Amino acid sequence: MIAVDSLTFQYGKRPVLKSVSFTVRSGEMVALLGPNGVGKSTLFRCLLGFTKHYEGTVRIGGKDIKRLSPQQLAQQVAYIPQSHISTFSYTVLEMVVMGLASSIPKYSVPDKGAYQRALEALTMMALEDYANRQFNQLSGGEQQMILIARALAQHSKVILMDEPTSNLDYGNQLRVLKRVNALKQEGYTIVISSHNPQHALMFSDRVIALHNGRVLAMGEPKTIVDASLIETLYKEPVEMIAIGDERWIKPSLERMSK
Ligand SMILES: Nc1ncnc2c1ncn2[C@@H]1O[C@H](COP(=O)(O)OP(=O)(O)OP(=O)(O)O)[C@@H](O)[C@H]1O
Repeated sequence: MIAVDSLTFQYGKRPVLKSVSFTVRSGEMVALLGPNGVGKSTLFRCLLGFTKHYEGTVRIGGKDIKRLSPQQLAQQVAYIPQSHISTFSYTVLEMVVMGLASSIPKYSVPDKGAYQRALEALTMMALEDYANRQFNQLSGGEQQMILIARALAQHSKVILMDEPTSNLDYGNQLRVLKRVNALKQEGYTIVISSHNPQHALMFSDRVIALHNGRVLAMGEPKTIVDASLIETLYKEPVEMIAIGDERWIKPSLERMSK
């Protein structure tokens, strides 16, 4: 579904992504791990066609995204940003309708059908009661759920999520992840960047670990996520603990840097 081949990108003279290659199969959930500033959001910007000054190729659904119009790309890929700062006061329903922009002809206003689709997406997330609330008055967790509904309304089969749980409390993190997991069961292809490798262990089919602009490791979480990988990525010692069939990452407090 997604095929990235030798993707190389730099901001000015500063290289960020260095010959990054990977594929994501249809219906797969892939977690993107890597420390602050490694280039996760930059990779998403390339996948979304926001930046085109890269070397290598990005194919989505078999097509080079440089050959797709922004509308065609948006029909394939929905994006859920880290956080959404809305200066204007929109209702939740209006925010979700904005996700449909790619399917609304240029210079036209959304019709009744668009509002209907938006309401259906809110209903799928059991968020229909929020439709008339002001988006910028909602909590971070509620906003994140609405942004997922907006991605659903877009009817794109690929969803890119940039640290969707970063500002959320523990309960909301789990609720968002459970919802993301349900989307995977429904057949969506999901790439989710995360600062919590435990989430990757629990929820993803595969992990891509970025380090110094390159893919350091890629594979099933149970195979590649170990203490050595976590220590290389995050520069703090950890131990892996087995609880039943599950593996948990435990900070190694006595070995931690002061
Ligand atoms: N517009 C820009 N101009 C110049 N440098 C940039 C720009 N955006 C990001 N960078 C730099 O590129 C590198 C990668 O940034 P990016 O936001 O992709 O990292 P990230 O892995 O998403 O980080 P985080 O986990 O902190 O969100 C960083 O060093 C950042 O400072």
